[in-house]
Amino acid sequence: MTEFSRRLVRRCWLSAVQNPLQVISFPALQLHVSGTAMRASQEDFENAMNQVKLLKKDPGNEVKLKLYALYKQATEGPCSIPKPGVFDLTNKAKWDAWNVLGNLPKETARQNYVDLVSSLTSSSKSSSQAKPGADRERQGYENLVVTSEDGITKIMLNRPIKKNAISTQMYHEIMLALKTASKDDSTITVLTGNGDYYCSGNDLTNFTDIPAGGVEEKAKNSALMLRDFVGCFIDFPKPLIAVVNGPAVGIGVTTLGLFDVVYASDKATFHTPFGHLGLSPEGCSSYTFPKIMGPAKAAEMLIFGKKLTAREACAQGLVTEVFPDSIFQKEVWTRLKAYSKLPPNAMRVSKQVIRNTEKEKLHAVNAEECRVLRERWMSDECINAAMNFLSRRAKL
Ligand SMILES: CCCCCCCCCCC/C=C/C(=O)SCCNC(=O)CCNC(=O)[C@H](O)C(C)(C)COP(=O)(O)OP(=O)(O)OC[C@H]1O[C@@H](n2cnc3c(N)ncnc32)[C@H](O)[C@@H]1OP(=O)(O)O
Repeated sequence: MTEFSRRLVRRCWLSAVQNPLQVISFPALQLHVSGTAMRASQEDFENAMNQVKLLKKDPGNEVKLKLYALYKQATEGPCSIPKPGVFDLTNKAKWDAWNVLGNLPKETARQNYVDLVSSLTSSSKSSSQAKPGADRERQGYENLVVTSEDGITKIMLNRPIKKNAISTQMYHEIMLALKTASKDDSTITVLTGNGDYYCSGNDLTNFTDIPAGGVEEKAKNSALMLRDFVGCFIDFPKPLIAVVNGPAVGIGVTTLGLFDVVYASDKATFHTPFGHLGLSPEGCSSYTFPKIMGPAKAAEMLIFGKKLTAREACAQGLVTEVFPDSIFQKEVWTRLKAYSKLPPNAMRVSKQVIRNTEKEKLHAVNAEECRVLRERWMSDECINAAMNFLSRRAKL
């Protein structure tokens, strides 16, 4: 076990003691894919796992333990790991839930898992269907507000008290929203933030939600998730516009190189503090930023973490146009409504002509960035920076 793993385990143990069941989070339930699940209904099983991540309501610890246990039984068989100590409350609860399944066959466990998820999703669907205005405002997202109007699908990050930091669940919600928008009848798609921030980047508490398989498994799964996430931006087929209403950090900045147009309030700033966090660039920025602003300016941002004002970002080509904050929303939406009335096929084809020659390269860059990051996440530099942020917060 590396020093990094030891520190994370210690941290998880501490939070388990302080808050016994809170650490059994949705994503943690999903992060143990061992590749041993059955062939027959593997797809159903994987779909069910994805649906769990998108549940609108926390189903409660009892159900989460049941899901966890069925998942482990379905993928690994009967519980054969040592019983955790009496003070390790969370892991003991998980162990008990798994162990009680005895010799239940893997196939039955998998079926029970799918049935349980299905009962959870059907009850959440019936409550969302009852909501008025569900046709205009797409329900089913915990941390996004997705609306379609005037030919524009607007995906709004909606976690303002956390400055729209992107949690694991949110990565999945954004991917789903983009995939849905790519097929709906809107002509353009907009990403924006609710509140004073556009996005404060990756939610740093992602570093504390370590599954039983350990930090290596978390890093592996996070790299796969990040690759899919960025892939959705690379492959998005319609004009994609960022309405940057306030400061942007980390992945909120790097993905901007994959948008077609970026409008910014003059209150926005653009910060990629990867050096400070022991990280390396993602979102294809290692390729798009040097191309957009030249290698030296890109290095100042991506290696040294230089924060740009909106006007600087515009001068360097990352931002299309800056508006005074007082008129930002009005001006931008008036313009977007006019654009949305242009012939949709022409817009789509033009985007493809502009972007398609680069797609293969972008996917290769994305894969390499994720490979490097997977190593970075397990480095002392990175874990120390994340823990510093989280412990500063805890003292407040
Ligand atoms: C083991 C491997 C796991 C890896 C998992 C990785 C998954 C994919 C990774 C993709 C790669 C992405 C990389 C990045 O995005 S790097 C950038 C990360 N972001 C940051 O470093 C920003 C951190 N936040 C801040 O510096 C400040 O909060 C900020 C400047 C944004 C705002 O400061 P301000 O003083 O105005 O406000 P507060 O700090 O009081 O914030 C209000 C509350 O919001 C919480 N917050 C803000 N940002 C984040 C964040 N990024 N993650 C988690 N929480 C965040 C903040 O803690 C406050 O919460 P509380 O009121 O509860 O304390």
